[in-house]
Amino acid sequence: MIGRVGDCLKEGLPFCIYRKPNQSQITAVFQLEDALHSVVDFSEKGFVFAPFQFENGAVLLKPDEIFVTQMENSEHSPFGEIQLSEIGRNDHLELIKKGIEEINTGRLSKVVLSRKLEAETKLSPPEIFTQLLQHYPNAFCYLFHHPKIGTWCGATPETLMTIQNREIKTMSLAATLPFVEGEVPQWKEKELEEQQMVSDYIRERLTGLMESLDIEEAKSVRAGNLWHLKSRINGKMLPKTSVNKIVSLLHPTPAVCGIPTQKAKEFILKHENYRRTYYTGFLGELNLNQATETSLYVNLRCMELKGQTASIYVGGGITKASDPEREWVETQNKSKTILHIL
Ligand SMILES: C=C(O[C@@H]1C=C(C(=O)O)C=C[C@H]1O)C(=O)O
Repeated sequence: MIGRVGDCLKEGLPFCIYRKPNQSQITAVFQLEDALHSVVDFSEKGFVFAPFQFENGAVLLKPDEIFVTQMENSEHSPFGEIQLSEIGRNDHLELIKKGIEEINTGRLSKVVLSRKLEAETKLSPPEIFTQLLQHYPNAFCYLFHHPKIGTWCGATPETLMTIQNREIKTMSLAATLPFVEGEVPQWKEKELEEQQMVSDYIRERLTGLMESLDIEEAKSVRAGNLWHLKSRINGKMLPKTSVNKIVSLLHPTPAVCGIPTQKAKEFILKHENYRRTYYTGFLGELNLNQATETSLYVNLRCMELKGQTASIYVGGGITKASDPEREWVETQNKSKTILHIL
């Protein structure tokens, strides 16, 4: 299957190859022509790749051929230390300060601010994907290609939603600390509050569309070299509730945008020093196996590949309690998820 993926990259044919969190099954969806199709109302069947600015349209890969295989377990060596570049530090610190100023005016309570960094790699996209699979077993790992969109890959810890029949599972994921072997993360008020804001937002958005909704207590979860706080959210949709409605209400969550959503989004578009495109968008299966089964993941810990250059995207949630220097270090730590692989 990996060989076929290499051929598609050479021939410019669209595909996505992926593995869901904690599973050994790898799936590849191939579209046999290079047309750019779009999602209209989420009743379609295929693989969706949506940008942060969802209003710009989400790409739909038509599932002309689907292949499934089991992952081979191979030995992988632990990561060594990597040298991080300080390029972009001042711009990012300025951006964070602007975000905090905006929060202090009372117009925003949270905003997620991000940046892009570049690295060179000698690995091919399929080799990078194979490395991601081996190193990040509890992430959604993928490699996506469309000749009219580009080549993206990543290992994301965040589920936007999975739906089977009317049962919906989502999560509230926020707050970051570095993983240290043998130590339990010590969360402070700032982080607990930041994660609670995401849970409250999801509850508010979904109430009225659900027969039931249960938000679990936040727990520490590991994502590579990092810890996050995560609450699992389970619900049952009312019969009249559509996937389209849920997606438009949840995306972009305050885990990747902010509160209130529209004002945070305007701030991001005005002040970030680049365009996010597909970073903090979402991707995944749409009615692929069964007509009522969907699983979508938030596009985090990801990169865009162009020749030997990888553009890596990283961000973090800013609240009134944020410290610019610590936020910079957090994006540096997040970049390691990808840099370790390259
Ligand atoms: C925005 C990112 O991650 C999000 C922001 C987090 C934070 O602010 O601590 C944690 C997990 C994600 O919800 C990213 O990885 O780029």
